This record gives sequence, structure tokens and C-alpha cells, in this order.
Amino acid sequence: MATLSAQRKHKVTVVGSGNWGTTMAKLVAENVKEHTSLFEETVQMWVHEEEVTLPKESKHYSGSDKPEKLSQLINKVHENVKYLPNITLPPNVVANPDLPASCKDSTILIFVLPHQFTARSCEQLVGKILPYARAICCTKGVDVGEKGIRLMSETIGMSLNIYCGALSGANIASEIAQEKYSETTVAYDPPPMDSRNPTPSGSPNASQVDLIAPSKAVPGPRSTRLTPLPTEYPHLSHDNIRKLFHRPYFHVHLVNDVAGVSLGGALKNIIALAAGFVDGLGWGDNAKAAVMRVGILEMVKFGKAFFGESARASTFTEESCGVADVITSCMGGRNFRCAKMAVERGESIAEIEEKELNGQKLQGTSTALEVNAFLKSQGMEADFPLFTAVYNILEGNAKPEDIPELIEPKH
Ligand SMILES: NC(=O)c1ccc[n+]([C@@H]2O[C@H](COP(=O)([O-])OP(=O)(O)OC[C@H]3O[C@@H](n4cnc5c(N)ncnc54)[C@H](O)[C@@H]3O)[C@@H](O)[C@H]2O)c1
Ligand SMILES: O=P(O)(O)OC[C@H](O)CO
Repeated sequence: MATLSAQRKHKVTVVGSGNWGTTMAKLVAENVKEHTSLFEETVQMWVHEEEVTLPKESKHYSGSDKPEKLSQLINKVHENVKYLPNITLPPNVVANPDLPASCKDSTILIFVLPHQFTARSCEQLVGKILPYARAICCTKGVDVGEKGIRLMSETIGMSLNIYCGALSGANIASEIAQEKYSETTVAYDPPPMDSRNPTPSGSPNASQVDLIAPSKAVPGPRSTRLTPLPTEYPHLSHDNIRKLFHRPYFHVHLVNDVAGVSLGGALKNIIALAAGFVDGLGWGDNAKAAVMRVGILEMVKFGKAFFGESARASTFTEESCGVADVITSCMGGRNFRCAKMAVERGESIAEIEEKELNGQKLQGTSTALEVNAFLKSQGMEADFPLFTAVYNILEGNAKPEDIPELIEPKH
């Protein structure tokens, strides 16, 4: 007679503690308390340590201007006073400045770092996480190198040899932290070996199966061999992944298209910069709509050209991670706001980022540069006129006023 395996619970770590990272820790910590048979109660949150001085207007200001370690402050006052001020975190969020220690024994790693720090952070985790851990990448960006372009989920999955899905949507963190309604898209394509169906006799051992399909954009082998999730843990089905992220104010739609979800989040930031440029010129909503239309078409074209069938056009047009994220980002995102201010004040976006964001990081500027380097390597800059125009404006080779001419179809 079959015996029931001892049930273990998933331990969750949020890798990152910026504006979105802290919001993600808050909502996941609320959910693990509601699904105690699936998840351990404590959610670890890795904090890139820094010293902060509480501003006088903070309700936690005690009269001392002595700097304190951010991780200690978060655990003391249950608020990320620097990156998500005035939002109380549940006490089961534990800030931890030690990256490997924060991920130790976790079966679910939620990566929410700015994309420029992701690869280096993963390097510090190699050999220090559970081999059967599973990850979800909430970072918006791409990873371009000599070998081509990678999704951030691929960077994480391949460096740590684990499966990595993606979460992305029309998600301005401050609104979600205040529990205002929004929706998101989670792409999680469970490896067959994680399925509760037994491996048919005669088929290859599950751990021998290559599961990360190669992207068209990068030559050479792109697959990795995965360690199956032990059966003592609850199955990471779409339903259980949804239980980790869905809140009454944060509605989750699960899909299988990791490439589409990842690319939507990365490429919309380039479009948001274009929207900021034209708005900074005072050109109004019609101009913004024009760059959004062209940008969405380029997004779909980029997915098809470089990720083939693995990035579905419908993901860009029907899911929150596509058109909806373009819209919200072009209305109120940081990339949009900083590009707009740069034009209005005649300063560079880097100067505005430094002065206005208090340590938060733009993703659009580096993504525009990386995407351009990749397009150049493919001889395809002219096929993506909006992405190329944004790059040229950032590099000082063109002006925001040139956008209409630059994106006009050439016959
Ligand atoms: N903020 C949002 O509204 C939002 C929403 C959805 C997705 N995202 C995406 O989430 C990702 C993370 O953004 P965020 O808003 O949480 O961060 P953020 O821009 O608010 O903060 C920057 C973070 O980077 C950290 N950092 C600085 N130097 C570092 C280093 N050397 N190594 C590691 N970390 C370092 C800081 O400690 C801080 O946590 C980005 O890709 C972003 O596009 C953000
Ligand atoms: O503030 P941004 O421009 O980084 O955009 C935030 C989110 O990605 C919007 O969905």
C-alpha cells in the first residue's frame, strides 16, 4: 500500500528590497500566512546593505541623525524607510543582508533586483542554494553579451541551474503597496519532472531531461539539467504559484510564455522613455499614443524575430505584461517621469535619476543601450526605428524633436 510522504513546506526568499522588491515581500508575506499548509511563515528578504539616516519627517525619527543599517531598521520598524516609505510590512518579512544566508534552504526564490545587479548576485549564490529550488524573476530587463541576448529568467536559471519563471505586469509598486487594485501576469511553465505524474517506465530519468529550451538569439547550447523537486514538497502547480502571489488587490493571471512576459517588461521601458521625451516637449497625448503604438509593434516584432514561437504575440496584446504595462509605464512610471524631466530641464536622464530617485534605478536607459547593441550585432537597427531613436537620443546623436521623422516608415 502506498504511504503518504511527509509534507514539507516551501520556504520563500525575496532577493531584492527596492521599491518593487519590498512590495513583493509584503504581498507574498501576506499570502504565506493564509496558506500555511504550503508555505513556511517567514519570508526572507535580501537587503543590499547600506547605511541610512531617518528623515525628520519619518514617524520613526527619534531625534538622532546617526546612520543605521537599512536591514536592521527594516526589522526594527517594519518599514523600508528608504525604498518604500510609509508602508508597514508584515512582521513575517525578515530583512537579511547576507545573500546566501537569506536563500539557504529556500525552495522558492523571487528575484526582484535591478537587472544590472542580477548576474553578479546569482554568482554569489552558485552552490549555496537547494539544487531543486525554483525561481520567479520579477526584474524588467534583458542581459546582452557577446553571445547574444538572454532573458533575465534565463540568466538566473542558467547560472543557478534551476527553473525560473517570470512575473511582470502593469505594476507601479507604490500603488500596489497601498493595496490599490492591479493585475499581473505570471509565466510558470512547470518542468515535466515537477509533475506529480510518475515518470513512465522506459522513459529517461527525469533529472536527465533538458528543460530550458534554447532561445533563437543565442548560438550554442542553452539548456540546463534540472534537479526534480522532491515529492515531499507541495507541487508547484499554477494553482499553488497563484496562491503565492494573488491578493484581493493584486490579481494574477498565469500563462506558460516566459519569453513573452519577460520581454514585455523589458521593452516597455524603452517605450516609456520615448513617451517621456515627447511629453517633455509638451506635445500632448496624441504624440504619446503614437510612440506607444509604434513601440508595441516593435515589441511584438522583437519577440517574433529573436525568440520565435516561444514569445507569443498574444502575450503582448492580451496580458497585463504587454499593452497594459506600456500604458501604465507611459503614464506614471519612473522611466517616463525621468525622461520627461530631462527634456523639461535640459539635463541628462542620468542626472535626473541621481537627483530624483533616492537610490532607485531606471531600467530603460541601460535596456535601450543593450537592445541597441544586440540589434546592431544582428544588422537590424533600421527594423526597430523607435528603439533605435531612443538609443540615439540617449547617446546625443538625435533630439527628442526628431522622433516623428525617425519613426516614420521608410519606403
Ligand atoms: N518599482 C516598480 O514600480 C517596479 C514594478 C515592477 C517591476 N519593477 C522591476 O523590479 C526590479 C527591481 O526594481 P525595484 O523597484 O525593486 O528597485 P529600486 O529601483 O527601487 O531600488 C534599487 C535597488 O537596487 C539595490 N542595489 C543597489 N546597488 C546594488 C548592488 N550593487 N547589488 C544589488 N542590489 C543593489 C538597492 O539596494 C535597491 O534595493 C527592476 O527590474 C524594475 O524594473 C519595478
Ligand atoms: O517606474 P518604472 O518605469 O520602472 O516602471 C515600473 C513598472 O515596471 C510599471 O509596471
